[in-house]
Order: sequence, then C-alpha cells, then structure tokens
Amino acid sequence: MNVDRFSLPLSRPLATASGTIDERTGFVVRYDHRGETGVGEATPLPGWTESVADCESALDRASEAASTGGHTGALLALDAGEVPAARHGFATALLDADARADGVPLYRWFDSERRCERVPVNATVGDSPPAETAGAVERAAESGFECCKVKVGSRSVADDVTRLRAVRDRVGDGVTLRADANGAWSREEARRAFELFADLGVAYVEQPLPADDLTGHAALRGGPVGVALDESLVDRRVDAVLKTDAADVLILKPMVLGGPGNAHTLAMRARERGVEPVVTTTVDAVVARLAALHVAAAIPNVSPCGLATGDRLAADLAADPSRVVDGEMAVPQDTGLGVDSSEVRTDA
Ligand SMILES: O=C(O)CCC(=O)c1ccccc1C(=O)O
Ligand SMILES: [Mg+2]
Repeated sequence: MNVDRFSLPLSRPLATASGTIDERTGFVVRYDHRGETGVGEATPLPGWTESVADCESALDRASEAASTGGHTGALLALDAGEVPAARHGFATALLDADARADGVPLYRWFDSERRCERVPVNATVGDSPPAETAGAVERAAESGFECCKVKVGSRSVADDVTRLRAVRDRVGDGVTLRADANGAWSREEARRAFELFADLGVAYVEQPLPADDLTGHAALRGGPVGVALDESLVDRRVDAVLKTDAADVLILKPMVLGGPGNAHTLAMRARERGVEPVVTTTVDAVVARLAALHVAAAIPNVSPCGLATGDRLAADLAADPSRVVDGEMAVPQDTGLGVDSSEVRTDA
C-alpha cells in the first residue's frame, strides 16, 4: 500500500451554518491487487470524519496490516465508525483494482446488470446575502442545473426566507430547490422554517435540527417539505434513523460512511424501507468524487445527487473525466473509477 499526502485550496469556499470549507487535505492511496493498481482517496473533514492526523496514522496501521494480512488485514484494521475517511481511501483503491480486474466500471461492480451513462446532480450554493444567492442559483440554472441546494441556517429563519424568496423571484418555479441547515435550528425555528419554506416550494431540508434529535426530525415529517438527514448518519447511526422513521431522504457521503461499498449498501437498505438515498461528496478531489459518482450510478432512478463540487477546487489530483451537462454528470464507462492511478499526482 502506498500513501501520499496532498493539500488543495478551494477557489470557491463553501459557507455553511457549521463553518466555511476553504481547503482540503488528504491522502491518495494506491494498492496492488489482482494484477491491477487501484487508487483511492482519504480526505477527512473534521466534524464529519476523523482528523487528518488520525487518518494518517490509521493508514499507517492499515499499511502494516496489509503487509502481513493482505487486503482483508487492512480492512480489518480500518473501522468505519472510528476512521471512515481512511477506510474510504483504502476501500476505494481495493474496489478500483477489483473492478479493473473484472473489466467493468465501478458502478457495474456493484450491479453487473446495470447500465448508467449519466447521474442527475444538484448545484450547491453556499450562504451569502439574498442577491448573491439568487445570482448563484440563476447561473446554475442557466448552465443547466434543474436542482439547486442552498445552504441556510447561518442567519435568522426570516433572513433565509428572504434569500429563498429572492431565488424564486429570479428563477421561477422551474428549478427544484433544496435547503441545508447543517443542524443549525431549534425545534421552534425548524417548525417556522418548514411552514414558510413550503410556500417557496422547497423540496426538502437537509439536517434542520442537531444530529442527535431524531424524535424532533420525525415530528417535522409529513408536510410538503421533506426531511433529509446527513449529520445524523455520522458514527454509524443509520439504523437508528431508519428505526425512528426520522427521514424521508438519507444523504450518503461515502467519505463519512467508510467507503463506496458501505454507501451503496446503505442506499439499497434505505430504498427497501421507502427512504430515498442521495449521494454527495464532502468536497473532495477527483478520485473520491468519481467513487461517489459510481455509487450514485449504481442506484436506479437516483434523485439528483450532490456531486457537482469539483469546480470549487483551485487545483486537482488529475483531470476529471466526468462533466456536468444539463444538470447531469457523465459516468465514466472505462474499467474501475475511470482515472488511472498513474495520472493521479499529489505534487502538482
Ligand atoms: O450536497 C451537496 O450539494 C454538496 C456537498 C455538501 O453540501 C457538503 C460538503 C461538505 C460537507 C458537508 C456538506 C453537506 O451536505 O452538509
Ligand atoms: Mg448536508
């Protein structure tokens, strides 16, 4: 196993109610398996995953474990609850090698019957004043996005309503709007926001309440605005979320869930329970974005996913083979992830 550190600045930082993301530091993982070199990416996001330091030491331990116990030893050394980003990095490299060895794009390694050329995606719009928010959604709509997710919760509910009204006034009813409060509201604020957002045609709000408040989320359901849970899934709490009927939608971030395989399994489990999966990145470099894209591509009729985050990075690890056209991302049909490990550079 080979591990290389990278650090990439964002050209367009993402402002959210739980802070602004302005750079991404992580590790490229390479692993030789079945005659192929697979590539993976571990890009921790503190608050969501382990720290960069804990990710690095977990990858060190996994590398040790791999030298005696092979890929099984490495996977056993990487706990999805403790070090999800490190596990994502290694698991992605292993899956990339497996899919290459089997001669299929990664999404077909999850479901060999499937063919999927494109995945619908949402534009992601950060917190900013009303005119800027409306401008960002308008530009996204003009470039073909039919679904836009707007960050809320940094301001008062009344101010967020003003922002979303400015958006509706600017783009009309043709664009599906979602909001993401990143856990910022009290139950009372959330109740008020759901009432007012209904008139603005907001499809769902991601994480209206703090992660632990599953009862509160369950009580917000049933109206025109859906409840999507994201932070509530951190630390392997998916079972609790499903059991308490707390969500209409699960936001599945492979980096937070310990890898693409875990995310795919949870997506299928959600579907069986009548809960819609939406796959998103944690604003990652190209390797992890592709891994998330393949997870989404393996889900039939997936709802627009939060994968269009690549243009926020000022630099990347390799050229991105997927492009967003008319609100859809092209799925690479080459074997594995669709980027060759030799093209991935951490020294650029
Ligand atoms: O879902 C999207 O549109 C993009 C991803 C995103 O918003 C995000 C990115 C990094 C960390 C947290 C989040 C989030 O969904 O809360
Ligand atoms: Mg979210």
